[in-house]
Amino acid sequence: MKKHIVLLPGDGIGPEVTKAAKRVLETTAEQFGHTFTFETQDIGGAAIDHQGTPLPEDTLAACRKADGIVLGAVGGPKWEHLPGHLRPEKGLLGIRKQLGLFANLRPIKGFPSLLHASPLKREVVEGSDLLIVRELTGGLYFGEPRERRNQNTEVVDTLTYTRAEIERIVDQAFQSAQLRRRHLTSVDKANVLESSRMWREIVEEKKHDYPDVEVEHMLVDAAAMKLITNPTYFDVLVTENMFGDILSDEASVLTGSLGMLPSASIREDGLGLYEPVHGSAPDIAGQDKANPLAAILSAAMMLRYSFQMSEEADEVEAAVHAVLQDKYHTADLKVAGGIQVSGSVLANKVSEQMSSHDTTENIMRCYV
Ligand SMILES: NC(=O)C1=CN([C@@H]2O[C@H](COP(=O)(O)OP(=O)(O)OC[C@H]3O[C@@H](n4cnc5c(N)ncnc54)[C@H](O)[C@@H]3O)[C@@H](O)[C@H]2O)C=CC1
Ligand SMILES: CC(C)CC(=O)C(=O)O
Repeated sequence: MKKHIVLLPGDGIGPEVTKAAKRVLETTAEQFGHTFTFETQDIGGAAIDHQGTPLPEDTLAACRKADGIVLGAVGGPKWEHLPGHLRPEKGLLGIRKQLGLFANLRPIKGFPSLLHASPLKREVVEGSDLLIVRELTGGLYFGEPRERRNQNTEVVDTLTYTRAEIERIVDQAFQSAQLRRRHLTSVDKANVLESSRMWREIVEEKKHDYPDVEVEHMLVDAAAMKLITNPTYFDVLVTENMFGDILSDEASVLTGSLGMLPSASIREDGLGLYEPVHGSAPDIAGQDKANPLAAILSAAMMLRYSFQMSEEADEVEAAVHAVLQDKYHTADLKVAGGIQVSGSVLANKVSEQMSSHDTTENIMRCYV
């Protein structure tokens, strides 16, 4: 099969982890007889530096024509002084919005060899396997007005959702739950926010279309607590944009590192932007320390969802599993008796593992 992939490396560790994902995709193509072509485009701070805008028209045009998109990360101290509309983060928010990528799927499932890498007790973490379905193109990150008022003595951000925006993400979450353990937790702040009350009403309406899914509502503060005290309680969580952003970074603790969490930002027709959950990590950028596995696992999600290549995705995930079993890891993961390597060496290990055809069980599959 022929597939054209746009790479958006972005800033900080973004280029390092995107290179790792590309390497693994090249190995996949070789191994399975596919032709993957790659095109690199600017986004974020790199795009500001090169083209004066965080989201150039050429980048958008290339993404619209692509079969799949892999993004690294955006942002960093170099651009922090810029006004909000010119920040690198606007590039990522803009591409999600412009491409209509309303559903961000964030699977959180620890690899068995990393059970001790979490600061949480093994008996708490063991068996956790959840999927956060985060609404991605509405809510506080996009609402208008957003401004300083009255001589800088007042500030406003706006949380807006349309009924249709809530309905489509709730449908996505019910459908994801149907493919998993059929338990859906809708997370909101309905004791305070009007938007959450509408969210709850819509979940209540929609549940009649999915009678096989058990659904409940949970306030976000309680969900934050339960995620680290009883994570195995959860199957699928659905929530609005900012709550999902925060809860998923918290949930990364279950896997041992933020550098382990992949994600897919998708829309109905199958186009997807595949992005690690982490940011540009300026504290370790340029040192070859970044854990590339979140980006590699995001590429595996692209194979599975956008390209319908589940065997290929299984192969990548199994190779990651095998490399971790062999105790290779980057510095972010605390593995007793482990072999600490650089990010590029870890990516090479995954690639070599795939080429060796010595695959083990697939344990990271995310049903979308
Ligand atoms: N999707 C994106 O592009 C995102 C971008 N950002 C941006 O990233 C910049 C830095 O934000 P932070 O709050 O520091 O969040 P961050 O996610 O970049 O880093 C948080 C911590 O996790 C570590 N970390 C992250 N990814 C890692 C990896 N792959 N391997 C090893 N360690 C890793 C970092 O070293 C840091 O200590 C900001 O400009 C922020 O706006 C933040 C989150 C998401
Ligand atoms: C625009 C991004 C930096 C927001 C974010 O943190 C994320 O979506 O992961």
